[in-house]
Amino acid sequence: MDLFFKTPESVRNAIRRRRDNFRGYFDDEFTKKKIDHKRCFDFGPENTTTDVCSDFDQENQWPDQEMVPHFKSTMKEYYAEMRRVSLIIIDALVSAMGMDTADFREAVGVDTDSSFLRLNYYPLAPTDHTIGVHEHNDAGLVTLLYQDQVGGLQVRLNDEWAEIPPIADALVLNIGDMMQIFTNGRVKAPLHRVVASNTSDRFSAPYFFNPSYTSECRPLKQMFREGETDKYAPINWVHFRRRRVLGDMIIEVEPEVQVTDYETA
Ligand SMILES: O=C(O)CCC(=O)C(=O)O
Ligand SMILES: [Fe+2]
Repeated sequence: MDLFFKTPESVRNAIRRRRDNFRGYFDDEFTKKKIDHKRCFDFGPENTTTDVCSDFDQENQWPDQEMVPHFKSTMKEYYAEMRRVSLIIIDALVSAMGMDTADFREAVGVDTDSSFLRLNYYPLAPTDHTIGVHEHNDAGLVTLLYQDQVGGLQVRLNDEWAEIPPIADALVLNIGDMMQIFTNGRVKAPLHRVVASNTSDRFSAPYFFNPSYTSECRPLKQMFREGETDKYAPINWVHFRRRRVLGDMIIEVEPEVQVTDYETA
């Protein structure tokens, strides 16, 4: 990871993400219209077929292998492991809420999931209040996050920012917007951000486990408590994700799409 983000800029520029392919390298993200102090690399499964894919998740763009030896194979191995662990966690969460795990897997379309892995690099910050990633919710189902030992991840709790301190060899589990929709709000996607350090650069790697682009995200009846009704209108996931990413791109002026746009009451 370290090696990739420190390659000459030309190596990274050769694989920049574009409006018609969100996968690749970027360093110009605006979360909530505020520039983030970070560099990123996104990739997903290799075998993207057009019937389950989108017009923006295209071929992975890998860096020049000679500049970053073993990068691609290591990343692909890590991706497969994160996907395996995410499925175990999702099954456990879903059955704890009293829903049949096979039904949930079918509703979210796990066989054609649109998950992806992101590498984040936060260069040394110029001040002690430089924001690495501005406040946001993760959009998908669950996120499994690796963070190094530097710290800076914060979650909004009781109107304050609370630290999520790094724990060696542990991953952070986060709930995303679509999980909130499918469970009719029984689990909530928390607002979080990263304060970049001015004493050390920092790495993190979130794996975003996302629904299939073919599935519609709506509250599932099996998740309802007695007498409960739908708290959210159905969301077309491919539409939601396109709007979220374009909303965060430097060139776009549209506001960033939020789950609250879909609340029914
Ligand atoms: O770097 C981190 O710890 C979290 C990054 C994050 O929230 C994200 O990439 O969505
Ligand atoms: Fe996040």
